[in-house]
Amino acid sequence: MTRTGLSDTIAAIATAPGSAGVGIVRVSGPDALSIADGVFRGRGTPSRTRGGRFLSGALVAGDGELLDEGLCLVFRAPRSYTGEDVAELQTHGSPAVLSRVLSRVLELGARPARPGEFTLRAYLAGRLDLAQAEAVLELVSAGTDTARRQAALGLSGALGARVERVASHVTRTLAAIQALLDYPEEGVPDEDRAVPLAAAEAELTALLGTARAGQVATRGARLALIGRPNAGKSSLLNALLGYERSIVTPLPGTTRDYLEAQLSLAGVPVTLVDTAGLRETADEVEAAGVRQAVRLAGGADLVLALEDGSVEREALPAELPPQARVLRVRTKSDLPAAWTDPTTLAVSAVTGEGLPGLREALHAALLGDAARGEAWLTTERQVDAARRALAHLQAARFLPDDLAGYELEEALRALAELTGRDVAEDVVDAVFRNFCVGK
Ligand SMILES: Nc1nc2c(c(=O)[nH]1)N(C=O)[C@@H](CNc1ccc(C(=O)N[C@@H](CCC(=O)O)C(=O)O)cc1)CN2
Ligand SMILES: Nc1nc2c(ncn2[C@@H]2O[C@H](COP(=O)(O)OP(=O)(O)OP(=O)(O)O)[C@@H](O)[C@H]2O)c(=O)[nH]1
Ligand SMILES: [Mg+2]
Repeated sequence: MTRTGLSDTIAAIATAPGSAGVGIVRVSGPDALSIADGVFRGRGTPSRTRGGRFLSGALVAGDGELLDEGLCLVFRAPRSYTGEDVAELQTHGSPAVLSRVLSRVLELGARPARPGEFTLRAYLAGRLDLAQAEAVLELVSAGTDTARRQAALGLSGALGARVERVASHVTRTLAAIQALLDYPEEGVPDEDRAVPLAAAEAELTALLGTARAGQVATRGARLALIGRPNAGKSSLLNALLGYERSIVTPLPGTTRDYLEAQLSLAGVPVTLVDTAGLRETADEVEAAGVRQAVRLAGGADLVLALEDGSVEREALPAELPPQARVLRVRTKSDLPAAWTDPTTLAVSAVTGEGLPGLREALHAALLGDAARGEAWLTTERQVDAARRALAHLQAARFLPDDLAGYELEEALRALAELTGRDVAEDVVDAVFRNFCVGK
């Protein structure tokens, strides 16, 4: 997206395609209200109406043909979503009406808005920071209540405020260092340097801890069921789903190819992956399934490692990838226990015993203890900026004052990028490219 033409007047259908109760054509820019004059006929005239008012009347084509009855909402700069003059033409939610109204608006001199351009203008007008703009995008596409809650928090500016708290500690340290730089033999006292720096590091580390949870909440998680043949993987998958998705037999080696199924865990979208039981085998097909299982475990956000509680315990094979996070489960708890272990969760796919506890443990393992009511990092871009800021803070810790000052300035720059106060144009453009037209 180029930055040319940001001062012209843009228009788009702001509502979803298809029939609906109401539809909106949004027009923003210096000519928005005079363009509205040309398509809207009512008792008042949009360009002579105060901001914050609406008019009711008719939407008409260039030759005077009646297109629909509707409303015109008038916003005047800077009191609008974009910070510019805005006219909203609200019609009945008919794609045929909306496309004719939009054509007329374009005929009158507006140009079609690019994806995210209304929100880009709000950002450039300083009405939203970049993290808030990203939250708008997440809110529009939120598929779960957890994702919606985090997006709404981000939109409220809560993330920007958390980042500002970190930045203020760093700024304070930097000021103390700069004040003393002319007297290097003195050195900056700990309460002015080490203490605020530790506070900034702790805050930033906590914020980074929310990143995984944020991504899981918005994009969902992959959860692989792993274990020896007959451990009860397919049975547990079926029990969690509530229907028979995977074949279960008393024969070890039943599941060979992996299979996936979708599940919602308290609002978190989860892909469950059933895999072949891990064992040494001469069967080529089964061996391929075992290799696949190991690979799937490595790619999962969380591994459920199942062990049959009704037979003598056999250590899980060592090939479980170390990077995968593991939750241990003892299966078949309805049968007499051959062993117990307080670090495993006991469940029965047959009676359902232990399943509520397992669901809770999964939810906790996926979302971690990211505090409720606190803003999370939700995009890769935010995580990257926060990581770089933390690396600079950590580098500063053991450096002499003058060199530490440089690292702190870099940390501040990374934090400013996070909220979008100091960020390259191409990064901003990449954020808005993901928006839909009309947002
Ligand atoms: N019809 C409609 N609904 C919508 C939007 C919209 O643009 N149009 N929004 C957007 O997509 C969201 C709301 N966002 C908005 C945020 C600020 C302003 C605004 O004009 N604020 C002025 C105060 C106006 C007044 O109270 O007089 C301001 O802050 O100065 C408008 C919409 C959700 N619902
Ligand atoms: N009593 C009892 N039997 C179970 C339970 N879960 C599984 N089984 C039995 O254990 C056997 C193996 O179950 P599966 O779910 O096929 O085990 P799996 O881990 O998928 O096995 P493979 O696909 O061969 O690796 C079947 O006979 C199941 O009925 C349970 O909770 N209680
Ligand atoms: Mg199976």
